[in-house]
Amino acid sequence: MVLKVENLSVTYGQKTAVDRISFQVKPGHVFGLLGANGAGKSSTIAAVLGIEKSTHDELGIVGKSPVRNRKEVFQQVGVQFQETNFQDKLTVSEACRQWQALYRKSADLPALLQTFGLAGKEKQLVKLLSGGERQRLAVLLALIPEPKLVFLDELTTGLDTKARRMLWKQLLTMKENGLAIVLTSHYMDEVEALCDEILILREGQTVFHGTIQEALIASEKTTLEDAYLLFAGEGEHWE
Ligand SMILES: Nc1ncnc2c1ncn2[C@@H]1O[C@H](COP(=O)(O)OP(=O)(O)OP(=O)(O)O)[C@@H](O)[C@H]1O
Repeated sequence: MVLKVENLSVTYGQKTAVDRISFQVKPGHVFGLLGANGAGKSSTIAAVLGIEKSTHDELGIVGKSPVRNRKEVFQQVGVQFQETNFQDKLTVSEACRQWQALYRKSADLPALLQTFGLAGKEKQLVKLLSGGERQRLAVLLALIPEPKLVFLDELTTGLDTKARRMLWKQLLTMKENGLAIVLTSHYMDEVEALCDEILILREGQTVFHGTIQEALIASEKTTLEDAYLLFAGEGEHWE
C-alpha cells in the first residue's frame, strides 16, 4: 500500500470536519475523494499530509508516518493545490527550478514540459499563462519529485475539453507505470475516466466507499452523477 488511512478524524474546535474515515491506495491505483463543498475533502488531504492535526488509528504513506517522518514522506509525494500562488515575476522555468530545489531527485523537466504542453513557454511569466496553462503547470510541479503518490486537488477545473482529455491521458499512462493518485473532483466524467475506487463524504462521514460499478448498483442509478448526487445529498436545495 502506498497510502493507508484508518479511522482518521479532523476537528476544528467543536466541529468534526472529518469523522473516522478509512481507505487505502495501492500503487497504480487512482482513488477519488468526493463530496459537496465543505464535505471534508481538503481537511482529509491536509491531515493525510500531516499539515492538519488529526486523530487516527493508522496513517501511513509508503509505510511511514507523515506526522513523524514529514521530511522523508515529503520527498516521495507530489501535491497539486487548488490555487497555487506564484510570485509575480517568476517565469515557468524559474518556478520549475525552485520546485526542483526542494527535492533530492527530479523528473526529466524538458520531458514533463513537453507532456503538459508547456514546452516553449519556459521564459514566460507564470502570471501571464492562461488559466489552463497555469493549471497544467501546477500538475507538472506535483510530478517533479517523481513521486510514488500524488495528490491532485480539482485537477481539471477551468481546463477546456481537449486539455482535460490530454491531462487524463497523461495521468493514465503514469498510473500504468505505477503512480498512485488521490484525486478530488466535482466532475463525474473525470472520476469515471480515472478512478478505480471512490469515497464519498457527506459532512465528514463516509456515505459510500467502493468502485464506480458498486456505486451504481448500491444507488440503483444508471449514471455516476445520479448516484453521486444521491449519496452526497446534493439535492435541489442548499443544505
Ligand atoms: N481551519 C478551519 N477552521 C474551522 N473550520 C474549518 C477549517 N477548515 C475547514 N473548516 C470547515 O470544515 C468543513 C470541511 O471543509 P473542507 O475544506 O475540508 O471541505 P471540502 O470538502 O474540501 O470543500 P470544497 O469542495 O469547498 O473545497 C467545512 O465546514 C469548513 O467550513
